[in-house]
Amino acid sequence: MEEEVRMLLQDAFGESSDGEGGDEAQERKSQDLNKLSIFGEIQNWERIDQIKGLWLCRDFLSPDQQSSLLSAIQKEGWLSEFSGNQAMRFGNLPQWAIELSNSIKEAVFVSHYLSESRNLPTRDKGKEAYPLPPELLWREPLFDQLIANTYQPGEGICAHVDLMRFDDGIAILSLESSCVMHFSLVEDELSDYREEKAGKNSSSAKIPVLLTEGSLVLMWGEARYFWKHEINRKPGFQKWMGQEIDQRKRTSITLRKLC
Ligand SMILES: O=C(O)CCC(=O)C(=O)O
Ligand SMILES: [Fe+2]
Repeated sequence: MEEEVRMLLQDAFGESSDGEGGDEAQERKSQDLNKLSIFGEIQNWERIDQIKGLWLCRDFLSPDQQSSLLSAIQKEGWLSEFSGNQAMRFGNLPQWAIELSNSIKEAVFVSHYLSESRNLPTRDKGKEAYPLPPELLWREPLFDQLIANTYQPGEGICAHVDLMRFDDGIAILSLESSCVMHFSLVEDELSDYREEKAGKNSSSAKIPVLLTEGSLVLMWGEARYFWKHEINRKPGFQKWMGQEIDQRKRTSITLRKLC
């Protein structure tokens, strides 16, 4: 099966990409980053059942891949230079982000292929069977905006839906520390929807999702438009299976596409 998937990837994407320019350092950098490619590996995607369009790939990057990605990010100097904790890039993404975006495309492509070849029951055959539906997977570029965030222990992000100027299909990669991200349905005009989907009593329930280091979240459709996401790292909120999570500095990379 792995060989079959490798051939399939080569057909769809060609051999792993070369760096641009002949410069030696650039070439070395690009070789390192090729380690981000999933060639030869099959990743597991997990659908979060309560939230349509929310997918998690826990083993998206290996520890080695996480370290080389972190050093590429650090070389940008964004997060230390101004001692800021957020850096944004539009348009031409740095090489490492292009590689990351390609790896996401490959991993989703493989999952499409596998779900088709596995003859899933009909109820799973719709768009919802996919971490990204085909129309999002094949748009060009898949992503053209990136945010790198660093959070010190205790720091998080308030509940929000990402701005409407971003298209559907958002990816979040977690590095350096695990955290629990909570999802809650947006209020206002969605009360009917909420009653139908979640039941009256559980309407305000938050759904926790554990984002381990190296994991990738994909949100599209309902998960992107109807659910808020937040990370509360205040004491007492970062619990998983009854245990408080050991909090370290956390870095995340969010990839989106402008409308
Ligand atoms: O840091 C994260 O994991 C989430 C970031 C986020 O939700 C955002 O930038 O919109
Ligand atoms: Fe967000």
